Amino acid sequence: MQKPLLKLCGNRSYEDFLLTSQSPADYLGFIFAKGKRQVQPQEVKEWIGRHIPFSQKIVGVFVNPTNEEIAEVLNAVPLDVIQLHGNESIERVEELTAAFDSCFWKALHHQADTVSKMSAYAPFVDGYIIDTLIKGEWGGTGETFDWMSVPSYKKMAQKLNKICFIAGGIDADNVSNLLDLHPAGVDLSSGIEQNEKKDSAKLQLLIERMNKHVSIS
Ligand SMILES: O=C(O)c1ccccc1NCC(=O)[C@H](O)[C@H](O)COP(=O)(O)O
Repeated sequence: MQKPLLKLCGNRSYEDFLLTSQSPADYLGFIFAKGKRQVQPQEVKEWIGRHIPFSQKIVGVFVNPTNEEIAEVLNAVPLDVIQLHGNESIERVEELTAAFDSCFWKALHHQADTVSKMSAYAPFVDGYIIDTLIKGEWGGTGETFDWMSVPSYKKMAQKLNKICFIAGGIDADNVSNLLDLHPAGVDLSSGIEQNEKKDSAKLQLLIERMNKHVSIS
């Protein structure tokens, strides 16, 4: 089985970054939107500049950002990917992609029309994060959605030739069930946290279970 890409999101301290950057993750996410995991551009700049070698790509997560907000982060942090996790319209995403020469991912919350939204945003984005829809929240909820829909997300992403991550409530206990559906990418935050910090034991167990699943399937 092809190994899924792994994104570890919501790093909110140097200790979080140290832990996740020494893991086999492919992407590390930082939340620049308001909320309990929000980080400041200057602190992320300082953490990633501390000469600890790391191989992951850096993802900046935004919710309905202004151009100025993105520019401020890009001035400090060399983002590889800009993740739009709000309800940015197609027109707004088009504007942002014209303004910034960057890779863009659109987060879409799982609901009846999500597959058709993937198609509608396709001309402007490089990939998708499919996350759980929870009223009053944008992401990082620790809640799963009905994974029966994962194959249809995967199929549409393949048709569009885009990367597609599944997010929402993934942890070491349920990751094998998700991997049975062969997602191209897995994105998680709460599932490797304890007391609002990334947790080494939870992360290690997640990696072990992911590796075991890939080697036996
Ligand atoms: O994590 C947050 O606090 C957050 C806040 C606002 C917008 C997006 C946010 N997270 C985005 C992510 O990519 C998370 O990894 C994804 O939502 C999954 O989170 P979780 O259910 O905690 O694993």
